[in-house]
Amino acid sequence: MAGLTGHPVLEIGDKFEELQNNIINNNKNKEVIDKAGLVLKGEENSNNNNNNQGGERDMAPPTSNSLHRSGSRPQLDLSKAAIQGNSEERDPTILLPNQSDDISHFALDIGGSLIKLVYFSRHEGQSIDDKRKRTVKEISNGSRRSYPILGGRLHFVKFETSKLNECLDFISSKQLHNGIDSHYWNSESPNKENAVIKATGGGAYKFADLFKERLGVSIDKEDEMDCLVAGANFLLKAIRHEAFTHMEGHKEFVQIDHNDLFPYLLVNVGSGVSMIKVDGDGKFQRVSGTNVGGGTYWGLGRLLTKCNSFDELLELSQRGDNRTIDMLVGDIYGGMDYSKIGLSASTIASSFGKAISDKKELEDHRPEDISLSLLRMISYNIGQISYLNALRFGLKRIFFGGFFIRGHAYTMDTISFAVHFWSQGQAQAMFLRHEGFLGALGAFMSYEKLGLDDLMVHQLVERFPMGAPYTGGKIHGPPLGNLNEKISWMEKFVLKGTEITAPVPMAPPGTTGLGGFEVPSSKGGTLRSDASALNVGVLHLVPTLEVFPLLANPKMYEPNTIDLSDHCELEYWFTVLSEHLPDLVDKAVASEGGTDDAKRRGDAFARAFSAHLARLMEEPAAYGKLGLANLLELREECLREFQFLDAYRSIKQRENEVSLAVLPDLLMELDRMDEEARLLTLIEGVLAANIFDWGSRACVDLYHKGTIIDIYRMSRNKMQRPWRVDDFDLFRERMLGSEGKKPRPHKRALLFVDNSGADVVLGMLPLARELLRRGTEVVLVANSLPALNDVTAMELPDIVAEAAKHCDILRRAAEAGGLLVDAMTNTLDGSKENCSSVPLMVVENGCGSPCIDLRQVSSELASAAKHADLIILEGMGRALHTNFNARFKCEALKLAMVKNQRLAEKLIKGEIYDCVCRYEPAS
Ligand SMILES: CC(C)(COP(=O)(O)O)[C@@H](O)C(=O)NCCC(=O)O
Ligand SMILES: [Mn+2]
Repeated sequence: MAGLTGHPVLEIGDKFEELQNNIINNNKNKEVIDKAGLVLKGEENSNNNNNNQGGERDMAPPTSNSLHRSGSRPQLDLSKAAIQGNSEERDPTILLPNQSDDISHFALDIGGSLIKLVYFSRHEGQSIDDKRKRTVKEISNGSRRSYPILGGRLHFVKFETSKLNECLDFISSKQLHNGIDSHYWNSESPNKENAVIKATGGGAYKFADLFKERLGVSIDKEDEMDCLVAGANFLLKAIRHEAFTHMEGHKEFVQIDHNDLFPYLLVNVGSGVSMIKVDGDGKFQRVSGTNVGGGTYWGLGRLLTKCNSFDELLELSQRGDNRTIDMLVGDIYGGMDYSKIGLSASTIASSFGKAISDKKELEDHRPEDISLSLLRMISYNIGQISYLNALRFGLKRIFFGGFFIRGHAYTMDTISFAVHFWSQGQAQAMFLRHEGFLGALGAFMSYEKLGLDDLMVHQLVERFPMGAPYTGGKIHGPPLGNLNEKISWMEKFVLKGTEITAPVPMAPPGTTGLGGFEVPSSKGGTLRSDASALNVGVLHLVPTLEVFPLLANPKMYEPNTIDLSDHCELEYWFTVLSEHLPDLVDKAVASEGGTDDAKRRGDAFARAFSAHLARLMEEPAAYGKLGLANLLELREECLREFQFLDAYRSIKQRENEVSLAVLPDLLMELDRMDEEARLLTLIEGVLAANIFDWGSRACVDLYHKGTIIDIYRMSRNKMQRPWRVDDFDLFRERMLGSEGKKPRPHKRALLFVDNSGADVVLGMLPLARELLRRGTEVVLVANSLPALNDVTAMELPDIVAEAAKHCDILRRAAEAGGLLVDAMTNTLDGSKENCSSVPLMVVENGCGSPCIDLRQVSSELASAAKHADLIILEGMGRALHTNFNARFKCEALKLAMVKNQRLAEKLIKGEIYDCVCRYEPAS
């Protein structure tokens, strides 16, 4: 029979053909083949037409479907609480409290104009029959892992103080006050009548009676300064992209070294301004302040412009031109600079100075100009006083927070300019993404036994729910109870939010005209009506996440290879993702049976994801530093939010079945080869099979044009060495040695697997088998949650079990690793010799994305990594989009086929379908 490629090896293609021919003659086979979907083209069409609605569900593997997981890493672990075993142990296992429902908790900062509410929710994890549990036990060598007390989500919402009732309604409909479980949160208040909530800000005093009356809770008043500092310290230590600079419309996140955080100056710009020198946790001194703050802007602004809200006033400033009202150096010096003392003609000499000399009355001035002039006056003043105080105490860093800033680009630029100007570039203003929530967060942290302050940056994952692009944390109406309400909300808001659902043409960051007199332009023509959209997400607290211990330099590690701060790059990837959306929605809807409900959810998903894309187009750094991996993960999260738990479920299963059917022949062919030819064939196999990728536009087109066999044939044809990046000879030497010298085999290899079907079954499993044969323990590392057609850790044991039916090496290793409990009787050679075998194991990686950020992996992966001396990263997402430049403490092999023309050009100066085989010794 002719091989697939004319290559001397591998005749799997013939097997495919044989199977296909059998369809015609053999009914039994027909069923298998149809189900396995050899001819995908036809099947896809039928899916799109929703002809096989029931079938989609029926074919679903029971495991992934039975998972009750809402969308995020946190779902990995959250368990009941109680110290288990000896509490004197260094790291005792602490299970979470023994409640069956969500536990909620909240704290408030009730300011003069806004109420900021931080609340916590925790969903109990479902007990899942996870076949990998034994594996995990094996890997961690029986040592128990420790769980900090807290695991759940922190939500940030805000209300206008004048609408206090909305806030009370929100608390009451979410039952936040009833979630204050006294025995857990406050041991001194044993029953609900004595429930106490923490609050700061003047309203904590003013509205205490109202809270008692409406909710039956007492307010425990926390000191405002204490809260501000506690909140700021927590954010700066625990959130990776919390602080940023903002100069001339350009936002840049600042990596804060936790060990070098103190001292700093915290400037909280509320109605008034406080300047606090912070020396440590709970160590601070209010060193200065100014009465000219947010209240001044709003108060004077209202009187002068008749604006109805702070946001309206801010919005006016966007269209203002302060030259008409401010007196400039040039006005005094006949259009000249006063260069002797370093003042340009455009410098403001006197805010509102022109108002004295002009004959104009208030009505003769444009409200827009007044607002801008006022904003510049107050912002410069705050910036200047802050800098002088920093200078006074020798402080390098100044962080600005408080609701005056409201993520408003121009305000931040103005403050930054003042700090830069007066310090002659020596000091830098920094801003905080959660600027308005410092106090509320601090109040929240003042509950005892929360354990929040112990959380590390890698244990927090920020997620942006569907409403984030529209509301930025502001509550409109009652909270959403269920999925249906969510969808309706989305449908309703689509109308309201049209200006951001349509992708906004990108312009390179504009200048705000600081130092000059151009009108502010950094936010484009108009500001959204909700100018205070802060885009703070929901913070997921996940105590089980860890930094991957084999990263050579975790502090310097940057997962993303593609820098989306490059404008062209950003535009390109946004277009790719937008264009892929209809196909993804089709798959998602089909995976849920194509019902009307599924279609409605599909629509809502598409809208929500498009809204995120549009928001990020408008402001790429809105959700923190943006990389391609974040976008791909956001898409998966969005699917999960609309309860598409596994959009490619049936496709994955079909491809697994087909691939498993041809695996025995592949293994036989491999076994006929000598070691060297086998190793090359195995690596070729991994690269060739990586083509089965439903996330790549090019590959999806291939799927529509041909059968798996066509694709596979094309792929193998491409396999001739040298590959575009080809370190195979180095790897072969490490594995097989040279000049007759046999190197020592690896002790343990971590194989980060990628796609289902041929990719894992015909690519990675045979490679795993080779390593096992050489005496290397193998840990298959797979996703915790589905993403595209990636195989998950839950699905792998069944696949391995199926493969093991045809292979003694895999069988024995899987048994040794606890993947197969019952010794199998129907093995190929029937041998049951009890030779000791190195284990094959499966661990979950802690993510639900096609990429992987190795700063946040599951504790079981971290644990498995401790003994590993080889890492194999496979696929575009894990080896190219992320980790291409990552360096490890042990050897690493990065294998991928590049299934995107642009990436091929950029990254490896090659073409689509070129391959990468990068081998790196330990760093
Ligand atoms: C989502 C993916 C990273 C998955 O690739 P994989 O990791 O499975 O090799 C990849 O399909 C991708 O980058 N897709 C978008 C680009 C495109 O459609 O060309
Ligand atoms: Mn993949």
